[in-house]
Amino acid sequence: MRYLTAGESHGPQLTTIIEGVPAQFPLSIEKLNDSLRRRQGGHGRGRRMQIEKDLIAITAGVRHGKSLGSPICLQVTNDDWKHWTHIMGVEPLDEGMDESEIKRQISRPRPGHADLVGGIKYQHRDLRNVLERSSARETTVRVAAGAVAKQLLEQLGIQVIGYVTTIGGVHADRSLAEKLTVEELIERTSQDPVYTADPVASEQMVAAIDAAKKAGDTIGGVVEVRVTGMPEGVGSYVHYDRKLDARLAFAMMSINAFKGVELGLGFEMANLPGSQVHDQIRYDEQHGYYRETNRLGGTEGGMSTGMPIVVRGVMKPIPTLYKPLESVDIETKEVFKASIERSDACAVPAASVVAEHVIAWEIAQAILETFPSDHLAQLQEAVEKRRNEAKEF
Ligand SMILES: Cc1cc2nc3c(=O)[nH]c(=O)nc-3n(C[C@H](O)[C@H](O)[C@H](O)COP(=O)(O)O)c2cc1C
Ligand SMILES: C=C(O[C@@H]1CC(C(=O)O)=C[C@@H](OP(=O)(O)O)[C@H]1O)C(=O)O
Repeated sequence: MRYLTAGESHGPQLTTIIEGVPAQFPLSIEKLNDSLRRRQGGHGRGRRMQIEKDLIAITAGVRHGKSLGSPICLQVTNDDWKHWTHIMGVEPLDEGMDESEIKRQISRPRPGHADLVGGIKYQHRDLRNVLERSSARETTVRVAAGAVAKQLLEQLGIQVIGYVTTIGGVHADRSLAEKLTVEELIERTSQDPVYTADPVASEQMVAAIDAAKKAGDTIGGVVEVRVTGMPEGVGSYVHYDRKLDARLAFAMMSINAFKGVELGLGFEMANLPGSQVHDQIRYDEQHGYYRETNRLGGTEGGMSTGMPIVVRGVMKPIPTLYKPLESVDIETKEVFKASIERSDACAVPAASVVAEHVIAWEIAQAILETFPSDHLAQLQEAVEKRRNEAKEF
């Protein structure tokens, strides 16, 4: 299974084409739209999210609510597009329109965004040509593709949920999330303004976002994704590019503004002896093999152990600041202090939804590489067979 995305932040639409989805699997458009709605939310988002009402149009690959096995095309319209047709260069200027204003090029790169290096690399002197595509607006259709993967995983008894554990130095009590089932976690985090499972920390996070916004600044944080119901042996130790943990790290790091990834105890492992890191192996007839603890976060040797996969990613503070940072105008080479019109003060909650979906995608892709999957029943049977084989091993 693979996918491509296309689309600019203020272009007419965003598109993804997904190839390799098994046939005969029911796809709910309501669930796809629910994922998009969650990505738009969370305390700290800017004005753009009030303009957009992200909704999916399925334009290929599905008939009577079921996948055909052919490529699936998903599209999301940018509602803001209608205000940008002149700036994006698709409509001639109206009579009396000020050309210099409409064609104004962006020559002032923002520190921490793709503007300057993207301009140098592709020889764009109008940095809008860079920022239109480097914008995290693109994560809309990455979430759409991941939402297809999530529905496929659901059919195999696998659930994926993402939530926030840290914002701006405020840490949620992670043991609260650990105590909950996936259903409870979904329920709890979906009612929380910053998508945590800890109401006390949540209040402090909201205050931290408001304080940063007031100061013209931005803050980052950490998101956690948990995958339950994994069959054993997804991914492989035999070749570097088939290692599941490596692929999860790649997926997490590919999200805009993500700068670090860890599984299980993660970086904390550096401070602990092996006896407090490795998970002891147990067996009983009902469960088969299991680990007493889950400090490694669900993989050994690049393969799923059957324990929940727990992966975290850190998001840096958003680079566009109301409080100006210094940069250099590429036309005049003069130092300027950047000021902006609109931006998110904190998008960590939204990013937890993106993380959930890119991880779901990666898990689904590795599963389809492991088991025969022309159609859903064949895949379900193969996954069940692996679960039984693992128990009887
Ligand atoms: C959900 C989400 C929303 C974001 N919103 C903004 C934003 O409003 N303004 C901004 O400058 N960056 C925003 N970013 C971050 C930039 O897209 C990102 O920093 C940029 O693409 C440069 O990539 P890098 O930070 O990975 O180097 C957002 C990221 C995510 C995941
Ligand atoms: C549009 C989204 O996020 C955008 C991500 C983003 C960036 O630079 O990454 C910058 C802002 O875009 P603009 O200033 O063009 O409105 C955010 O609103 C979205 O998440 O759907």
